[in-house]
Amino acid sequence: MEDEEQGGEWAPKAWAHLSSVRSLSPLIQCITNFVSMDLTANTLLSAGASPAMLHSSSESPDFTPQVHALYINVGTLSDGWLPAMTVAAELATKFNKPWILDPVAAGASGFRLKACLDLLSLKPSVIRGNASEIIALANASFGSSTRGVDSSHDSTDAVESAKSLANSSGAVVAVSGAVDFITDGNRVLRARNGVPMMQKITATGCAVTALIAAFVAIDPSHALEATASALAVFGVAGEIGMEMARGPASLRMHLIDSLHGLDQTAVISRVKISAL
Ligand SMILES: Nc1ncnc2c1ncn2[C@@H]1O[C@H](COP(=O)(O)OP(=O)(O)OP(=O)(O)O)[C@@H](O)[C@H]1O
Ligand SMILES: Cc1ncsc1CCO
Ligand SMILES: [Mg+2]
Repeated sequence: MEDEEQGGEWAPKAWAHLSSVRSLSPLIQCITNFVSMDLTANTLLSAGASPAMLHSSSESPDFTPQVHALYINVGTLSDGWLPAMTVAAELATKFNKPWILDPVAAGASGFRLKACLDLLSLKPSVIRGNASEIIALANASFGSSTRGVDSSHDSTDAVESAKSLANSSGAVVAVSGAVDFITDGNRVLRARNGVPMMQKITATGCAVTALIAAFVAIDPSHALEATASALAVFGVAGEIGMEMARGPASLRMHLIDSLHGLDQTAVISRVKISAL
């Protein structure tokens, strides 16, 4: 099984996606949380994309129509930021730009859950969350299954929730974890790259969602495949980074360096994507 996953048809696709991001340098508007801004912008830059952390609803009418994709992350949601997210998502939809949602801690409170459900009605192309977030959104429930921003479930627990959320929202849904699952409600792909230490760096999830936005920006008609490629490529950067790291702080640095330096041989030999 392992051998079947390595290489195959998916690894060249992942390399083609990364190569397109590097050559086209898509412009990604990021409305993301305060914790993740630095890692998110550096992840996009090291992959070859162009991040812009612009969030004012006063400038989105001028700016959002020019971007290649929009990324919205509700991690440090406040009353003031929610209208800005709504305005940008509406503009993205109006101007036919893909937009990607990271529903951080969707089940932590009624306010956050309602905000995420309202954003879902604005038709994101992709939703990427950890297992607890995807379960909370699929059940539209908050409280019991959620403990802050970290997942209290394995990603395998959330595959059915991801499928039902994909069907109800029309979005591609990705659940991250030891194994990443990606579904359009019908097909399910899994990506098995990365290292457990990535969970010990805050905002790696937020950063990989931004990377998904960049990959979908250059292949918007294949959001399922682009999302799987982004998750696998980020995981490969984590694996190579871990060979040099001494802990979470140095992994953060080496992950960014590794993403920047990824070559065709590493991607082709390491990417592990398969259909479930
Ligand atoms: N046990 C693991 N083994 C390998 N990779 C992992 C593991 N856990 C998480 N990852 C990877 O780490 C990245 C972040 O996923 P995670 O599920 O931790 O996101 P998250 O909970 O939303 O994180 P955050 O909220 O801090 O941004 C993904 O690329 C995922 O594939
Ligand atoms: C720790 C934390 N709190 C709100 S957002 C965030 C970053 C990881 O999601
Ligand atoms: Mg998260």
